[in-house]
Amino acid sequence: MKLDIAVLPGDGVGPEVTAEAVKVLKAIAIQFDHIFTFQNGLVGAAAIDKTGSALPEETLTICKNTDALLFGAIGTPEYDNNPDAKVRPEQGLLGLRKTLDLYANIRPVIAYESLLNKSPLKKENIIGTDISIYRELTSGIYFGEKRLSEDGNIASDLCQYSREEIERIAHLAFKAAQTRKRKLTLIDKANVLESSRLWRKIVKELAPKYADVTLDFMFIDNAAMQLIINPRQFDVILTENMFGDIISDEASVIGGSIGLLASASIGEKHAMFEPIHGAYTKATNKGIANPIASILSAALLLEHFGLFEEAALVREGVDKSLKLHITTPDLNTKYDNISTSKVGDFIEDFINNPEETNLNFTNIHLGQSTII
Ligand SMILES: NC(=O)C1=CN([C@@H]2O[C@H](COP(=O)(O)OP(=O)(O)OC[C@H]3O[C@@H](n4cnc5c(N)ncnc54)[C@H](O)[C@@H]3O)[C@@H](O)[C@H]2O)C=CC1
Ligand SMILES: CC(C)CC(=O)C(=O)O
Ligand SMILES: [Mg+2]
Repeated sequence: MKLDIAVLPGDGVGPEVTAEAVKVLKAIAIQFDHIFTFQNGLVGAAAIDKTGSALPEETLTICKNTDALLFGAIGTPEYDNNPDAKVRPEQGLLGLRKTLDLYANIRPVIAYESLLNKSPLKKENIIGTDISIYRELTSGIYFGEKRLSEDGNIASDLCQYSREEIERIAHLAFKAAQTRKRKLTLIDKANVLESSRLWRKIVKELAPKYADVTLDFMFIDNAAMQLIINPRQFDVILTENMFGDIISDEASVIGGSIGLLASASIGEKHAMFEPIHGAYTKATNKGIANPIASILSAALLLEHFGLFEEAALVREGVDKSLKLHITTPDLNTKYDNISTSKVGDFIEDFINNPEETNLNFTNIHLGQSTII
């Protein structure tokens, strides 16, 4: 298969983790005889520095004319700490999502067997967790009208949803539930918010079309607690933009690190693949950022194009790295010198030699010990 992939590394650790995902995709292309081409684009603060815009026209043109996008992260403390900045890195990411109409952000959350003791949550509470979060991505409060009074003392952000915006992602979430454990939980705040009441009404209306799916509803405050107490009760979670943003970072605690959580942002015409984490600025260029979220985002990209065997090999490599403690410090208590790029090297090597299960892995020198 021939795939043109736009790579948008962005800011902070974005370039480091994205480089590992590209490394893995290149290995897959060689192993399976595919032609993957990569074209880089500027986004976020990196783009503002060079062009004055967080989403330059040139980047947008690349993204509109590609098969898929691989996104890193955007954001810097300089902008985080300057509420008056009119041009902001986030405009790059939000602009891409809106312009390409990437309305469904799918965030899988899994408790890996080999990492159960890495989570601060009790092992017996999280074992077996397998959740798919469907987060609406192009509307709601992040995109509603923003107002600041002339005297600068009153501000508001509008949370607005239309029937069409709710229906299209709800259909996707119901269909996903049909292929899983057939349970869909709509998370909202329908006791307070008019927009949440519209979500409930529309999702209830669609339910009879998916009679094999059990639909339930949960308020976001309770859901935040239930996710920690008993995450296994969830199968597919459907929710609006901001609740989904927050609850998925919370859910990453189940897996042991946010550096593991990948996502796919899907629209009718375009698809972007991105870790759920941000620019993790204090880790920039230290080689400590976990690249697995980005590598698993590449696996989601492969699956999006029906390359299931290829994606399975990437996932196998990730599993192997976790089992053998070839992980960055966020997860590693055994070795203290496994860097971002060493994790990528290991998974690349695995893809090149999947049969070599003992992995006489010469690329990695673990201080005193070497894995044999
Ligand atoms: N998709 C995106 O591009 C996002 C961008 N941001 C931006 O990123 C910047 C930093 O935001 P924060 O709120 O600190 O969120 P963050 O996700 O960048 O970092 C929060 C914490 O998560 C952990 N973490 C994140 N990525 C990791 C990785 N790859 N490996 C290991 N640990 C990791 C670290 O402990 C870090 O302190 C801000 O400018 C923010 O606006 C935040 C979230 C998403
Ligand atoms: C700019 C933010 C909305 C990015 C973020 O936190 C996310 O999408 O998870
Ligand atoms: Mg977020």
